[in-house]
Amino acid sequence: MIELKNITKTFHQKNRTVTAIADVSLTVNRGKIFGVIGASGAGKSTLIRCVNLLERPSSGEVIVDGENLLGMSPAQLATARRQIGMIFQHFNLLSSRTVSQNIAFPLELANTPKAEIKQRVADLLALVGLADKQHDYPASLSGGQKQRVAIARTLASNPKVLLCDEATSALDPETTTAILRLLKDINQRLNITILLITHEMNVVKTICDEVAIISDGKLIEQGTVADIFSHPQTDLAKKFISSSLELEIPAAFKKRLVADNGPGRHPLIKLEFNGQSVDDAVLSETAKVFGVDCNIISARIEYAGSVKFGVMLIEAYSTPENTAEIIDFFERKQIKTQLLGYV
Ligand SMILES: Nc1ncnc2c1ncn2[C@@H]1O[C@H](COP(=O)(O)OP(=O)(O)OP(=O)(O)O)[C@@H](O)[C@H]1O
Repeated sequence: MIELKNITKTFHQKNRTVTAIADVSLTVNRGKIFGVIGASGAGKSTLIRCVNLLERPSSGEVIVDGENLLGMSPAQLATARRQIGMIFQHFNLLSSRTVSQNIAFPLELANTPKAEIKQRVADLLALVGLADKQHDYPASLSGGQKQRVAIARTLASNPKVLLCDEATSALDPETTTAILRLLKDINQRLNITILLITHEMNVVKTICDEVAIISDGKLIEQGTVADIFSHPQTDLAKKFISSSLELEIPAAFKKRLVADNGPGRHPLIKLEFNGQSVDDAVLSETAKVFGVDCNIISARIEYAGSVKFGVMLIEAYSTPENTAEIIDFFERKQIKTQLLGYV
């Protein structure tokens, strides 16, 4: 549905040239949700804006639903863009228009008959769960409600593709989950292909089928979400996966945690599992092989597609000698292991 071929985008400022995107190629298959993740300044916004030519690439090809956008006349491009919806971090609603009027706006621009607009707006309000807010103005809505209006407005033109530019970055975690659920629902019910950019692995993990990692304008790794979570290749991919696996040390343990071992103390160890290591019964093996029992302090196991991954804090009842042995054992099992201290 979307094919970017060797896209490069350079910006020219007074006496310097910034290469925001360098020779990026990617394919988003029909009906899929594809995420591009990267740190601030990596080139995410520039990349997604190249898909509907809000930014014109300096070189390369942009093909959406089989049509080469860069070869189009302005009139052809305007028609093609109606097939490509976009939502933004800050919603971009018209403040002087009510919820219904915002949603109706693209239909009015397309000279849709009034009765049809009315029906379509009612259907879209129901789809995004905002029927009771139809006469309200954006200023009185929460962030999540504003994004629902923006989603309904962009769906009004029946797009085949939805571009999401950090669509949940201004929202709290609970609202983020609700909006992500809505996007997945739209993807599945309406078969709309979604390309999103984000700096949060949580977003990727929650709804994407495939992911590409962007750094300094280049795609450094891409694959299915399951593949990336089970076999991350680059340090950046590993870092993003870790960042979505935060686990707090419980307060009672944090208070007792010290850097040095001593009588009556045990190591507190953090274990990070990925797709390669999560199915091994490592704790019972540790008990059998080393005679070391482990107490699970806190744990979180999640799924990315069919891949199970997670993080666990354990207190190991080990001696100073076999502490090093069990850490080595965990590492050999592909578990990222960190000795946090002693409790
Ligand atoms: N209009 C512009 N003129 C000059 N440089 C630009 C322009 N737009 C982006 N850049 C530069 O291109 C690079 C990529 O920026 P971009 O906004 O695409 O990154 P990003 O990954 O979306 O970052 P963020 O998450 O902070 O928005 C940056 O170095 C930025 O300064």
